Amino acid sequence: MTLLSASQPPSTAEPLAPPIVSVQNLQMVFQVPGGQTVALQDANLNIQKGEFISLIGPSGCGKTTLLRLLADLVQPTGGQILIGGQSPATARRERQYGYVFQAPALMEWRSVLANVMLPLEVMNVPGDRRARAREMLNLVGLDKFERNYPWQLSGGMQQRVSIARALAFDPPLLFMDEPFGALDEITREHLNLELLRLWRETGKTVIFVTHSIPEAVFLSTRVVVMTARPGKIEGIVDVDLPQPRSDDTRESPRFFEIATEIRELLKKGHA
Ligand SMILES: Nc1ncnc2c1ncn2[C@@H]1O[C@H](COP(=O)(O)OP(=O)(O)OP(=O)(O)O)[C@@H](O)[C@H]1O
Repeated sequence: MTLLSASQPPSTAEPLAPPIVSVQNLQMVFQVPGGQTVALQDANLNIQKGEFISLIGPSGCGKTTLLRLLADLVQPTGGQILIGGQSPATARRERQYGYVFQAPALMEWRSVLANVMLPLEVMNVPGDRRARAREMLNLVGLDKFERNYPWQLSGGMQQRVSIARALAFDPPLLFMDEPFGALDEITREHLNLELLRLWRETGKTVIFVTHSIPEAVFLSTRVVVMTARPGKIEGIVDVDLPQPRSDDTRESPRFFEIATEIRELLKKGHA
């Protein structure tokens, strides 16, 4: 018989699976003319599979740097990152993530379908690339536009094409750097709903950079609030709003409470 100590009550909770993203004591110092820029200091973060995480913080606090470190686009000056238990370099080689930039960065001379097929062509992925690209366009609701060219689409539609392109390899992780920042409010709200539908349907883990508190609250399961430079994590806010989210979510009292909590943390980080 096993005796349980009084200080350790038996737990009925399921043990947590290993995180899909683990960031430990991460530090990023850039050498710049005349000195150094500390972009990130002592960042610690574990993300579970299927979460929707937003990173929010003042301009220059290191949000993009954190995403670029996860994506193996820059190398940290300290600390450790594991993606699915592997180094970011291995995760990159194994196409564990798709990356969506603030600007859609589409090839103007290629059709919508050809843009989504491009990464599959570049990596010489075997199989029916056209069918795969069509599947992704269907997922973002643009299957009727596969023959169009980027300049024939609105800004929001172009960003949907870039999301389809990022999903071409069917990666478990999606990194998104302010993808809707340049869009008008109504288009942005519509794309927020579309993104949540896609997230639910695919079970991806999303890490999303934004400057907008309402956008972060609406989309996320947790919001990571960062301080002004040198960027640190000021706090992590659980967003316990029910799923699936809808336009009504934005009107609920709890939505405003969470937004206020994030605003207070941002103010604290600015002080
Ligand atoms: N390659 C680089 N070389 C030198 N400094 C850099 C480099 N990349 C980023 N920085 C600096 O690191 C800091 C963090 O930049 P980063 O782009 O990560 O901030 P951010 O929070 O994403 O900002 P924003 O919200 O304005 O996009 C900034 O001071 C920036 O100038």
